[in-house]
Amino acid sequence: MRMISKFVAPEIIFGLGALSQVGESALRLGATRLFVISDPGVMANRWVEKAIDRLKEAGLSYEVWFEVTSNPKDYEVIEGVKRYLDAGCDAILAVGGGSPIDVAKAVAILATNGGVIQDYEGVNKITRPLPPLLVVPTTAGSGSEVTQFAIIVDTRRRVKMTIISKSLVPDIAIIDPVVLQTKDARLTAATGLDALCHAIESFVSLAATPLTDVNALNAICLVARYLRPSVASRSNLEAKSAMAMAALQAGLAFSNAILGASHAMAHQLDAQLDLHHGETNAILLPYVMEFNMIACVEKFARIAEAMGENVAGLSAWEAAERAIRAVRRLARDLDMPDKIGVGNLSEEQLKSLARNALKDACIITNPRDVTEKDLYKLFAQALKRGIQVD
Ligand SMILES: NC(=O)c1ccc[n+]([C@@H]2O[C@H](COP(=O)([O-])OP(=O)(O)OC[C@H]3O[C@@H](n4cnc5c(N)ncnc54)[C@H](O)[C@@H]3O)[C@@H](O)[C@H]2O)c1
Ligand SMILES: [Fe+2]
Repeated sequence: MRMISKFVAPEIIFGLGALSQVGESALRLGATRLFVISDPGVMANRWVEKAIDRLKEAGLSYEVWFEVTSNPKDYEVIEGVKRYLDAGCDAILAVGGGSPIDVAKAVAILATNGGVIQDYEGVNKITRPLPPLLVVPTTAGSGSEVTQFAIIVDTRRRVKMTIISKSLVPDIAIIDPVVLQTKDARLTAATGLDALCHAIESFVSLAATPLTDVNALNAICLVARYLRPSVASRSNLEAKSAMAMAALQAGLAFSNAILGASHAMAHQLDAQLDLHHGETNAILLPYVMEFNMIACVEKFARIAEAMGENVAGLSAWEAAERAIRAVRRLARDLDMPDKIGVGNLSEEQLKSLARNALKDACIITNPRDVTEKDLYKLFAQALKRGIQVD
């Protein structure tokens, strides 16, 4: 039982057309020259251009940089901070999914704290205040728009570093479901399942509180009801709005309750194989749920209910099994693979994935104690290649 808990969140502006608030929000943060961070996909869909129009209207100057990749790398952060400082900017605007938002956070850290991004891996390593940070999420997945996390690949070690600090919560998150209409079906499915994984892992987390639970459960309900229609139609704004809210609430939940083994493992696979983070979690989540079920069967039963399963008359154990079944069915309906399709991972690579996952900050709040051997088995289950596990 946790006696003391805290809950952090940024100012949140949510709704159809919210992108129009970018200029006014930047002014309120005291910005005069913004460093706008994005990626080529978001640029091509002209969301950056639309945000910049609002900066111009507000009389603000800006510098745009959009060379971020998915699973963003440490060298991109070095390049970003150099450009931020050279351009003489005093605030940052991220327009994009979790990758541009995480790079924006990492650039903000180095801009005022110096050093290299590896110095800040882990919990609470940031000591000086960061430049104002305004974010416009475009994926309805990562939740990074409200979280105290930044996830950056250390390319030398080939691991995803988890950086956690209250300083990383953006100042203002502007969430406009309209921008989700340019995502294709696969990206919509993968990012939506990442949000589901955030909600489920934070709901069963050892650090869950009543405030995180209410957000996590509502996010699960919204994903169960609206992810399928959102994948089915780019123009269904009711479904897009619901998924934007789901990602936001899941983000609020996991920012404060942290995550679990699925994310600790996904971070390793993302970094080693450059897979999309949402797809990796979509595959890992049911295996991790099976492993975790004995730790908190009642909570799993509540997940089943939130997923829309009829659990009347079932024992907690039977209901909990329905939760896993519902997650598997959702992923299957969205054409997600149920195994990670790599053919050439050596035994030593698998062991190293398990070793590194055990060091990830997300493992600490997993509801069931986890050993390196447990993680090895879970990785082996989720990989396409049959691996002999004793
Ligand atoms: N900091 C956190 O709290 C947190 C939480 C979860 C995940 N993450 C990280 O976020 C990253 C994944 O982020 P993501 O899933 O949001 O995807 P992403 O930012 O990596 O983007 C994936 C692709 O989607 C495209 N895209 C983005 N928005 C689009 C739109 N509206 N229309 C068309 N294309 C669009 C991008 O151009 C890119 O090619 C991973 O690195 C993951 O580790 C961070
Ligand atoms: Fe995630």
